[in-house]
Amino acid sequence: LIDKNNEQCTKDSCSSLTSTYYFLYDVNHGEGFNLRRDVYIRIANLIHTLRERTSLESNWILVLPPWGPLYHWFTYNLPRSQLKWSNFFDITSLSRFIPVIEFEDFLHLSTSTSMITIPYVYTLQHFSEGWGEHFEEKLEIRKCNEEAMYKKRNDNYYYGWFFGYEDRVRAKQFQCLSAQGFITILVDYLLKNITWPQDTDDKYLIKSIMFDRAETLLHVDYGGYNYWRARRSMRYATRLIDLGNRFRADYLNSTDVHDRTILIDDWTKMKRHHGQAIGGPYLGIHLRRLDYVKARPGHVPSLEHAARQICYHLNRLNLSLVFIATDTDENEINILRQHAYQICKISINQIYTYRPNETILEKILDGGKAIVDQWICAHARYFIGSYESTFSFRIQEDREIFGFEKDTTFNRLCGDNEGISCEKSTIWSIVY
Ligand SMILES: C[C@@H]1O[C@H](OP(=O)(O)OP(=O)(O)OC[C@H]2O[C@@H](n3cnc4c(=O)[nH]c(N)nc43)[C@H](O)[C@@H]2O)[C@@H](O)[C@H](O)[C@@H]1O
Repeated sequence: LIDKNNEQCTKDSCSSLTSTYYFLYDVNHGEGFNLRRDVYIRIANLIHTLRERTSLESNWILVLPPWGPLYHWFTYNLPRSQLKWSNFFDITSLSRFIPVIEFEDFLHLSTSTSMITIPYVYTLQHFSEGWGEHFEEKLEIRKCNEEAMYKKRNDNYYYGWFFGYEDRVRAKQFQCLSAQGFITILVDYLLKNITWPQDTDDKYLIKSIMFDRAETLLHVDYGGYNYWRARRSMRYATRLIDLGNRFRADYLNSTDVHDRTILIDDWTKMKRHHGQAIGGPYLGIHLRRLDYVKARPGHVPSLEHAARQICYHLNRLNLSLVFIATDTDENEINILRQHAYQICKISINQIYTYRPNETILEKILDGGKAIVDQWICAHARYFIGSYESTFSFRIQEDREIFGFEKDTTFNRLCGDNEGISCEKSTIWSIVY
């Protein structure tokens, strides 16, 4: 018999072949979609390292944290939480880097449909005394800096948010863990400090561990080989790709054959050189507005200055179409269109945005719309992003994967006082 933890069991005892363990994480609730994608890459590398270190005795699987509710997803009449990753990403592709399962499938591992127990839950936090004089990696169980996110109830278990499954998931132990350093510091911690309950009378317990506030720890090798492998594994859900491709073909004269952006299904078999992709005949812009206008004053252009830059680049690149991915509404884009018309006589219908109708939005949700926007920008002949926006960074990475020339990718809109050719974005080149 093989039980749920992949142990070989006779009538009287279980002996571990390779035991299966589940790793869960969550991120600070205020963080946006693409910052969360960045944290996924950190965690995927942690699991990758953990699996390398323990391949003989354990099988570590990542449980994907359900999406939402996210602050920036404003369509309140649509489902906004407990969203599966398969809404947005291709799970088969993710699994080519590390094994992953959806949270819902994790819940089904319990013998009960109403309860599952995670033996250990930690909230990561910074050391309250700060970084100190020298950077050093360290971990220590400490008093929680803020009010504890998981609370003990009368049954001696801890309960908390757990992605909105507050009464369905519980923790046997909860502690705050002050952490400083790279995400893989957790590997040693896990291997040295965690002992798994053997004879447990809790039949809902699954060998698993969860770290909340996972953004506290740093990338282990930002921009390195395994960073890019994890990133390349983040292929989008097919229906989002199809929507983006249809929009490119219908409005922007853009197809993969002409643009030289054909993807191979299995990312592990795909390798592109810079310059192989040429992209569709349009300028791709990521115009981040809303909270960014206040959060990044000085680097976020006024609509007029954005229009000026669009005109400048259209003229320079001999292009006539523009696609704008943006979090702002059509009113602001219309103002930008009017400025662009006044500055360079580009007509209103040469500047496109992706605004799916209600039926499509109901299917793809705000997160899907964001990915379609990114997908279209990723195929542009020339891309200009927004200063320090992770939304723009993910587009730049997709363009590296396609094999665009770097100078068509690492560009950003300049603030009003920065002129038209301000300092570019940092270049993070793909590594194979
Ligand atoms: C102020 C900081 O901003 C950081 O945002 P930043 O890196 O741009 O990027 P994100 O982490 O993706 O968060 C911004 C969110 O705003 C929406 N959004 C922004 N631009 C677009 C767009 O062009 N099209 C569509 N459809 N949606 C857009 C989208 O929901 C996206 O996830 C956050 O990660 C931080 O948590 C923090 O809030």
